Amino acid sequence: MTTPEGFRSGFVSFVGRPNTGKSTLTNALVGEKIAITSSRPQTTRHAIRGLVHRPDAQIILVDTPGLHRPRTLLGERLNALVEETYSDVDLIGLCIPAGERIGPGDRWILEQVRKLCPTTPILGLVTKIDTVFKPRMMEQLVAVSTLLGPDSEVVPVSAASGEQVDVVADLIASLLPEGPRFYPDDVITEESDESRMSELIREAALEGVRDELPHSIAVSIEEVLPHEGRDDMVDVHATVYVERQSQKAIVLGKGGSRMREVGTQARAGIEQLLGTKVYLDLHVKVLKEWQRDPKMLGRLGF
Ligand SMILES: Nc1nc2c(ncn2[C@@H]2O[C@H](COP(=O)(O)OP(=O)(O)OP(=O)(O)O)[C@@H](O)[C@H]2O)c(=O)[nH]1
Repeated sequence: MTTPEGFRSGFVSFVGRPNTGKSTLTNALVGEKIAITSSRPQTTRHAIRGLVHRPDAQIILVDTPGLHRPRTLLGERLNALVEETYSDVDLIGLCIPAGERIGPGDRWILEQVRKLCPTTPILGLVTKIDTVFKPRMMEQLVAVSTLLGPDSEVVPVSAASGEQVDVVADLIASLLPEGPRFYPDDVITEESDESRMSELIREAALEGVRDELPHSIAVSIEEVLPHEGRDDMVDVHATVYVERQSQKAIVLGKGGSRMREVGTQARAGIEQLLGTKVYLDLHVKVLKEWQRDPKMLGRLGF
């Protein structure tokens, strides 16, 4: 396919404090579920790319983990990944929810971004506008403009209701440099099926877990095999790793009831992803301190 005159393309990364709606906005822009979202903060781990194909532009979204001070080896690796990601993006979208005051966390992130990529333009995104009334939204638009400086672009959006998502896409496209189509237009993500499957399982396993840290759960896909005697079905064998026996009990639920729900939810997503019926076989294993073990981190793909 030839690239029309004036076509724009480039890499875009959303940054912001945990839970500010970065993944949800990525999904809304791409229109298919790719990045993991959950009501728990800091669940995004991979630099997942979603693609937005337009007649005039191609937007490549790099969904980075939030910047945070490293506390474990996993934290350090995440930060290294973040730095790498930032160094070659064309636009940064700073996400700040409409209903939350701008605080030291937001300023710290902005400072890091300006240090890591001083010349990259920053677009202010006031997210979750469905949660506030108009006057509060206006107030936040002004506050984010003030934070970013006089020439900055700031736009309000709700990924949940879809309001303004197309405006965000237009604005992002206009801010990208002229460039080629990097990907054919039927591609929506670069992630392998396997890592998308483990994200779906992890997301389901995290849902409703109240007190445990999300970083304590990791999922490994052991095997994907054709189902014996049926050619419209595959068997997916996966292991959910937790760090402590107490976490295992929480993930399993009473008599394994929670795990069955996790399985049902994850299976639906995997069936949609693979376009076939799926038999999902899930096991939960305790692996002490996996976050601090380099060999284990390697095995789980970090
Ligand atoms: N009401 C409302 N909720 C939203 C919106 N966007 C995201 N959320 C919710 O906010 C929570 C966090 O959203 P995520 O997209 O996972 O946030 P994130 O910034 O990617 O979070 P991390 O992965 O922790 O960095 C989830 O419960 C979302 O459902 C929105 O536009 N409106």
